Amino acid sequence: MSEIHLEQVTVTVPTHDGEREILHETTLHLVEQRIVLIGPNGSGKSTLARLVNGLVPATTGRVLVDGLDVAREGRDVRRRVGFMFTDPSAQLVMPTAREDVALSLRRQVRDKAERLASADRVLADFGLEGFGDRSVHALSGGEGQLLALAGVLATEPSILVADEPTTLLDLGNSRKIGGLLLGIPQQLVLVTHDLELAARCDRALLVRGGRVERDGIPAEVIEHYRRTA
Ligand SMILES: Nc1ncnc2c1ncn2[C@@H]1O[C@H](COP(=O)(O)OP(=O)(O)OP(=O)(O)O)[C@@H](O)[C@H]1O
Repeated sequence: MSEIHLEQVTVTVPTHDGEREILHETTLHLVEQRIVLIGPNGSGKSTLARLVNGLVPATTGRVLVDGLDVAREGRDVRRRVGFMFTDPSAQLVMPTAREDVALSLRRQVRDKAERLASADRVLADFGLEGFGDRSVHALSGGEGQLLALAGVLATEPSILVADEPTTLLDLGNSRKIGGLLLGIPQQLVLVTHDLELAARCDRALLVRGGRVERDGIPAEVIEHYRRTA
């Protein structure tokens, strides 16, 4: 399993009259397979999740992924850390589904024809058989998120960070994507408001006001969140 270390990390952003702290000094050692971040809107969950691949830089302190410093070895870290957004259109960049997955496979499969054939196999594995020629813009929310997941896992990351990946989905698709995410062999850092999904993770962090207020067994952390929301 991968290891994520946050060492005395703070994040501040500039404001018109100075700066605002959006993550208070935080130290964490994350080694569990499925880690979930829960908490109110605007509490700092996305900020914390995005530190892991450097999408948000630490203002002070450092973030290490498998011993690699995110600030200094960002390229290597980004190869290890896949990222899944709430809205799949944020990460589907090629015209068709097949080409999009093929792009993710470019490091593993050098030959183009072979890569496109592999992409079709990946699509089939994710229940998107026959979707190869479909425009990435003509997919439903659920199909788009399946494609986004297929694409990010095709890059063979050792950690997947997923920021509210089920928020835009209906109940059926939300369960489907949630189930797939919980079943991946990689380490998962999941941000979600879905407390049923959160309950199935191995460790939960409740983030409130830019601080990790509770950290532990999901059932207990969720219970505290429900009582204090
Ligand atoms: N680049 C930025 N500049 C200014 N403020 C920011 C920036 N990024 C985040 N913030 C602020 O930091 C706070 C935490 O944001 P963050 O997106 O981490 O919250 P969140 O817990 O993920 O919220 P939500 O559940 O609504 O997605 C919010 O008040 C947000 O407006």
